Amino acid sequence: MNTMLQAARVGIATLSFEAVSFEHRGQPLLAEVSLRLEGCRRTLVLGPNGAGKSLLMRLAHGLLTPSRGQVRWDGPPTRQAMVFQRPVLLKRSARDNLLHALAVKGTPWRLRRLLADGALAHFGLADLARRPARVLSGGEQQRLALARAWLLAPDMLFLDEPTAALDPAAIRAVEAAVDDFHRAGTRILMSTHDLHQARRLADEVIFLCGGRLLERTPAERFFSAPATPEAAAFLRGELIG
Ligand SMILES: Nc1ncnc2c1ncn2[C@@H]1O[C@H](COP(=O)(O)OP(=O)(O)OP(=O)(O)O)[C@@H](O)[C@H]1O
Repeated sequence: MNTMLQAARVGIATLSFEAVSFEHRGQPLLAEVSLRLEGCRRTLVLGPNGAGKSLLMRLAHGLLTPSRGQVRWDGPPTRQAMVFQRPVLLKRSARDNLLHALAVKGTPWRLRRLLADGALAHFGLADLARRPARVLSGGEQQRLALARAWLLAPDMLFLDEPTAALDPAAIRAVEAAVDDFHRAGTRILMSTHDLHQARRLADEVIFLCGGRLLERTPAERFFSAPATPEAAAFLRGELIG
């Protein structure tokens, strides 16, 4: 689908966190995180509630500014998109949400309808094209947010607990979409509390706890032999943080 949109990717800029800290009213919420993301892997961000997963992604996407340290992109200009637990949609129809995103992207108007309808069909939303986006169910809204991200053809996609409130079928649809992005060469950074989902999707895991990055490990190793006692306890379902 939409290979035209995805074809031109030529290597994604490296994203570096250099000793990044984020504080609020003097309280450290993320401490001295250093990290480099290259290539187009699927990196899952795991950790207990309040670990700093959302903060990490918002800093990476440029929605927040570090209190100290630097977030850097090195390489060609990077198209980014972010999908949140609760999608942010315009008070317009599902189709108009997509047409608007294409207009902002600068897509020639003759192509917009074709691309929007292709994305609606691919994400199972063709019958809902004219329905106001904000009355769609949670799962439908999330598919619409993914369709919109797809049309932006991002080099890097951030997903912050995108399946937290969804039923099993909707979760499968989101995971299939993540596969689509991955196959199209998009780098994925995604947080989840669903360890089964993390096993299904992850190439590697970043583990945060108490605002510190404790591990970055290939997925298989993380789940079979985590390097830190905190991650081992987390995987056993113990309360940590
Ligand atoms: N913009 C902000 N200003 C002040 N404090 C914040 C801000 N964003 C997050 N926090 C605090 O920082 C800590 C980490 O929040 P964050 O949302 O990153 O955690 P999380 O790992 O995503 O948690 P959860 O799994 O519960 O969603 C929390 O204690 C939260 O209250």
